[in-house]
Amino acid sequence: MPTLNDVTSCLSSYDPDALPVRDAQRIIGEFITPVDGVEQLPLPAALDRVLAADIVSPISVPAHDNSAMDGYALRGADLSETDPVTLSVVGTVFAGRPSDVVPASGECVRIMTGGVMPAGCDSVIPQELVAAIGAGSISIAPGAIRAGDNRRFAGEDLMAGSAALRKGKVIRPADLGLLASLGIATVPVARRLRVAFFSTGDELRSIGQPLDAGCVYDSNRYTLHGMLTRLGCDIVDMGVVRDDPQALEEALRHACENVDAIFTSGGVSVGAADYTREIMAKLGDVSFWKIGMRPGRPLAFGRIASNGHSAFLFGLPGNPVAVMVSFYFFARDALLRMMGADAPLPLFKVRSACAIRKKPGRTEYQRGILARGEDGQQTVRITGSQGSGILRSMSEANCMVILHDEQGNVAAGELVDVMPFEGLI
Ligand SMILES: Nc1nc2c(c(=O)[nH]1)N[C@H]1C(S)=C(S)[C@@H](COP(=O)(O)OP(=O)(O)OC[C@H]3O[C@@H](n4cnc5c(N)ncnc54)[C@H](O)[C@@H]3O)O[C@H]1N2
Ligand code: MOO
Repeated sequence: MPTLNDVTSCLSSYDPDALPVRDAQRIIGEFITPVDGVEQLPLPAALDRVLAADIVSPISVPAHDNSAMDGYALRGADLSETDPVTLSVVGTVFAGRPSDVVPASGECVRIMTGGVMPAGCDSVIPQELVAAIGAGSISIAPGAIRAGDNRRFAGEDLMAGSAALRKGKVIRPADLGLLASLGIATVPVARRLRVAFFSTGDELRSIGQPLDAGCVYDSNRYTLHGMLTRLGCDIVDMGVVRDDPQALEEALRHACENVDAIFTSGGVSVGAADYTREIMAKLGDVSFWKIGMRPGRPLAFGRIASNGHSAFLFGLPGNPVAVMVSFYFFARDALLRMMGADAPLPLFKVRSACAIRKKPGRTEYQRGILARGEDGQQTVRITGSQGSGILRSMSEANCMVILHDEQGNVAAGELVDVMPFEGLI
């Protein structure tokens, strides 16, 4: 396992107090190692899990050439571009019930969608394109279809022996269907990550407690609960830990001995009452960064150890929007990498409906609403105040607007990079 120093010494310039986002992402990516552990799961239970081995197709799908339409299977050589054609109907093929009938030239077979193509036939005319259906024959107008139309080839979806799914893929509904189409009942997936999280700060109150003067309810544990659950982690919510060296050390040691990764929120900036940094540094190889971004400037990252166990540590900033932004742009990929997955999110270029103020020299993650304008084009607008304590800006948003390091003010109508929060299910 590399140390943080091994990783950061590879960067041409490394300044923990002014670290560009891409460097922080690179350091985290190189420091994180995948966890061991694979479980074999029945197909339905494998949804959203990370495939732990390549899947090679044991059969061809479809197994036989078959019809894409309900209609009549025929020999393409019988078709004419200039004259009507009449064919005798010599049999019927239903899906799942292949027929031994071999139509001769001038003959055809009634066939249902998915029916195995009779020997010698290479084309299907859909029943609605047949010019006339007589007793025991059909007539086809010139040029109604071309030879080869509406025939699905054996193996056109997957060939036996070909790679069906690659290790590291997050299994989506389409993959479940694909595996089922191969007759595969169980698949190997990476074991779930165990992740603990707690909040720090003496001003925090948990839901159900009275809100004393100057205090706030702890919301970060709930956003973390949501984000970690959606990533498929087994989570351990350790509540609020007092800003007290002994309580923090006990919490971190306990977490370290039981989980793969630990998330804390708060206490990573420079406040006088914060012991978090001191205890994190005492327990392991942890760096404290000021990242050139907003929100989410302070971040503690590394690995801590206790009694022979170690866990990756993400000390996220306390501000509620900063917690989420740091999670999305650093922790998400790191956790997926621990599971052996590589699932980068797509960025889209969209026109900004409004002007946006932005200082060059840092990355800004603004919260946006993507919508279709009256002209039918997608545009994005920013959700009101972008303060890093304003969680409403996140809740109202349906995307992140990513304004890169070098970018300055954005004019209305200019293209900006956007990352939607949700995709198709
Ligand atoms: N002199 C400086 N002050 C600050 C700096 C700095 O560089 N120099 N950085 C600012 C930035 S940026 C951030 S972000 C915050 C992060 O500080 P901490 O990680 O130490 O977080 P706290 O001070 O504990 O809390 C900040 C803020 O967030 C509220 N909070 C904390 N935890 C929760 C929670 N679980 N649920 C809801 N709200 C929470 C807390 O009450 C504070 O208002 O530091 C800036 N200051
Ligand atoms: O970066 Mo802090 O996260 O601006 O609030």
